[in-house]
Amino acid sequence: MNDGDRSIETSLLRNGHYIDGHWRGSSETYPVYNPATGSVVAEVAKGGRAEAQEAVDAAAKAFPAWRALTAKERSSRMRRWGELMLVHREALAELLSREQGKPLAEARGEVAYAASFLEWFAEEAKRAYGDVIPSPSPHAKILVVREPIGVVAAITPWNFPLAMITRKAAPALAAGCTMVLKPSEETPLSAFALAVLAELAEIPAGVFNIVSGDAIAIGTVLTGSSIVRKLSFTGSTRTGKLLARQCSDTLKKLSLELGGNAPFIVFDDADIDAAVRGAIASKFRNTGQTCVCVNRFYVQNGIYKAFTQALVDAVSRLRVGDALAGDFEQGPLINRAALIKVQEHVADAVVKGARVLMGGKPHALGGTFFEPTVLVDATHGMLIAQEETFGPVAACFRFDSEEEVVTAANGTPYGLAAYFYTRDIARSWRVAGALESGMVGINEGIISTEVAPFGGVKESGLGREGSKYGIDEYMELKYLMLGGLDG
Ligand SMILES: NC(=O)C1=CN([C@@H]2O[C@H](COP(=O)(O)OP(=O)(O)OC[C@H]3O[C@@H](n4cnc5c(N)ncnc54)[C@H](O)[C@@H]3O)[C@@H](O)[C@H]2O)C=CC1
Ligand SMILES: O=C(O)[C@H](O)CS(=O)(=O)O
Repeated sequence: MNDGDRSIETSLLRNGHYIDGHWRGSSETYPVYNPATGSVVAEVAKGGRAEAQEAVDAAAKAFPAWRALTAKERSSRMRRWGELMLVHREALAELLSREQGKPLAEARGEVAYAASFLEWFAEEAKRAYGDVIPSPSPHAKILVVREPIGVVAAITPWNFPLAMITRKAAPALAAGCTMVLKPSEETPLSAFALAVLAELAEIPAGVFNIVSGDAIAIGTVLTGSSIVRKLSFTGSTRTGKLLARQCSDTLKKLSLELGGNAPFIVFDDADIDAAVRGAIASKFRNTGQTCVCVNRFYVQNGIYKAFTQALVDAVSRLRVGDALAGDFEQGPLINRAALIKVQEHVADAVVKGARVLMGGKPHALGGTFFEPTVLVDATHGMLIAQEETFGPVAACFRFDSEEEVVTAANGTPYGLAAYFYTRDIARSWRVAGALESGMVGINEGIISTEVAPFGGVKESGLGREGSKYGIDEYMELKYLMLGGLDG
């Protein structure tokens, strides 16, 4: 472990694959960087096809015994896993910030959020009920049972290195499935730490496996194997479409949590202070690197000046820095490509008529830090109106009528999250119903919780994660007709 090891508990540190309950290396390694400092946090085993196949075989071998456990037994081990995450919250948060860059307060929040999925689905495991259907025949009974789909592949992004994993592993294991996970190569260390805690929670060998390294090679095995019956993916829409195509030959069940381009609508009658609080929470969380971050602020003309000025005042109070060097609200972008994309969106907007009220360029800290930015006079021909920025840039558009803004808000291929602020109850129902989005925040800027169905429509994905609906993604219905009975 490089990068000036501090208080991270070495017991959580691994840098290789976790397959069939064993840690193992590969002939090559790849570096994991601290995005705030550019230093190498660790060298990690670079796995490929062979390791992926071994992991699939291990998951298949472990499946019968895991599904045969009672739901109560699976539940108690999953609950213990979540409890252990909270016991090690500080060490997990520090490791997460070190490899992903988010402020420590947010990293601590993510540990709790990730653990909440294990707590939630430990309970859902015991409620995977079936049905008894009134039979049309006096000689037969009709039953419906829910069964685990089998071996599940999960591929997850770097922006929530723990929560995006448990949001898949928890319902999968609760259902009785086993899993092969490929975490992002930007942030594998948090995933490995999760496996250390799974072992302590007595999750049996082969139930939860991790391989990282050559994403394309590993993905080819996971999407091509007929043993893998389900792929759960969180990441960009581009990658999601590619993986879905790769799964088509074996007709896998798919859960896809993809990109977004969230609109945030502020009507004239909104509580401006509340709207600004919601704007900061939603836009600048994880330095703008979440799929549910606002990408477009639509502000009704009557309050445009008041809202944008209040937004600038609030953004100016955001402190930027290295999560492990102080108390900051904004960290670095994950890598140089992310910084270049944010710069491209700002430059394109300015060329097409936007004005920069604050920020607008790489931060004086250097590296991949970018100034928290507010743009006004944004218009729909700009890249920022159609593409996901994934950075700390608030682009403000004007609008006149409700009809105009709903049309604009729906005018992208995405439909993950949308937000609006109004005091008008009738308008709340009208606009919530008209928005093409899987999730809508009404006078709220943070809407993610394990108890509600997270997911999008259009090109933001398929399926839902969390809530009472989430376990269905990992189960199949089986219908039984029990005949030969006395009428
Ligand atoms: N809807 C949601 O819940 C979320 C969506 N996202 C989206 O993900 C993007 C940012 O995350 P990234 O990690 O950059 O996305 P990405 O799509 O580049 O990578 C996501 C995962 O897919 C893997 N991957 C990429 N290409 C692959 C291939 N050809 N075969 C197999 N695996 C492959 C990566 O290694 C990583 O583990 C943004 O677009 C964001 O909106 C991120 C988090 C949550
Ligand atoms: O990766 C993401 O963007 C997450 O899905 C957002 S959230 O669930 O943490 O809000």
